[in-house]
Amino acid sequence: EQSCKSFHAGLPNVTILATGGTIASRASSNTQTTNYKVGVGIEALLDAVPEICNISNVSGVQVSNVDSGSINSTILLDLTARLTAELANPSVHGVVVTHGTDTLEETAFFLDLVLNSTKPVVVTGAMRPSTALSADGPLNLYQAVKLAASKTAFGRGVMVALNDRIGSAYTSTKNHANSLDTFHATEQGQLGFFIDQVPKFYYSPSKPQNKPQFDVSGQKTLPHVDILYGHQESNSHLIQASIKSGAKGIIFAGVGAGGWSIDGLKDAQRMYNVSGIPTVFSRRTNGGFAGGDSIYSFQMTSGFLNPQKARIMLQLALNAGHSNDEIRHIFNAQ
Ligand SMILES: NC(=O)C[C@H](N)C(=O)O
Repeated sequence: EQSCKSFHAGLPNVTILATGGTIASRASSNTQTTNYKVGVGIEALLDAVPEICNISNVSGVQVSNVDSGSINSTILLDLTARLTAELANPSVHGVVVTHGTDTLEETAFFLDLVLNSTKPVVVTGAMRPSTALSADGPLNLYQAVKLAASKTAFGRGVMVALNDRIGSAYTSTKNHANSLDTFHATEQGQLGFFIDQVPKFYYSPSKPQNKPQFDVSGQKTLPHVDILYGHQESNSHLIQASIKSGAKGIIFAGVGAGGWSIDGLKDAQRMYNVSGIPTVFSRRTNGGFAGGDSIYSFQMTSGFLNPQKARIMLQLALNAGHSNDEIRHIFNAQ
């Protein structure tokens, strides 16, 4: 654990849980912005932004130090347990999670569905490694702490803060593989913006429609759910392979608004008749709604949830022991 050198009783207490990602990465020169390596610890992250200690009493904890492609359910559940404990501590004002941006939206969405607190939880990261000219990590971290320490941030669900923008974890998606300005929610928009590092919210706190709440306390694993990617001539054997390897549910990143080939759908219906595992159709398209009438009774659709968020939702719904009808109900409301 890492803390500010001195404690100021008048400042809010903020905990930073560090998990890795580009914000915690190092390259061999200051112009290198690809092929860098994760491995910078929480201590160095805080050392890079000593100003954080002027706005809050920070304590930093290293939860993992991996690229976010390697975040798994063990880390997610550990992170949830630590967050739950921090949020239950009356002296903690808010919590920041530092994370790789590649799967940041999955972790943020997961946390939004399982945490039960009005205190601010802010997930942040960076698109440039810590060694880069104009590295974005330090200011993103400063703004995230400022947000977690802010009185105006209560009751807004888990937030995603990068590149001056504040988004909802429920709706934010990484839109660009390289650009600093990558997190947006095309349909639902942003919650706010930082002006001179002060969070300015556009609206009063509100909750996404039909957001379910799940309890994962004491949980050590989550159900295995795969995503199959739609394309012309998609290989329906992959459905079989997925079920064989233990999948308890499948998300289809469908073409258009959740489409699939006619042969693939017939195969999927046959597999469903045997396995009964829920199959949810989302879309490979970057934005939009997957839903509407289907001639196939087994098909569920993800609404506005993209495949990676639909996967998290299905894992949590299965974990809660919901029946397929209940799961359909959850997805129909999204
Ligand atoms: N910008 C990033 O953080 C990307 C990094 N590969 C990750 O851990 O997700």
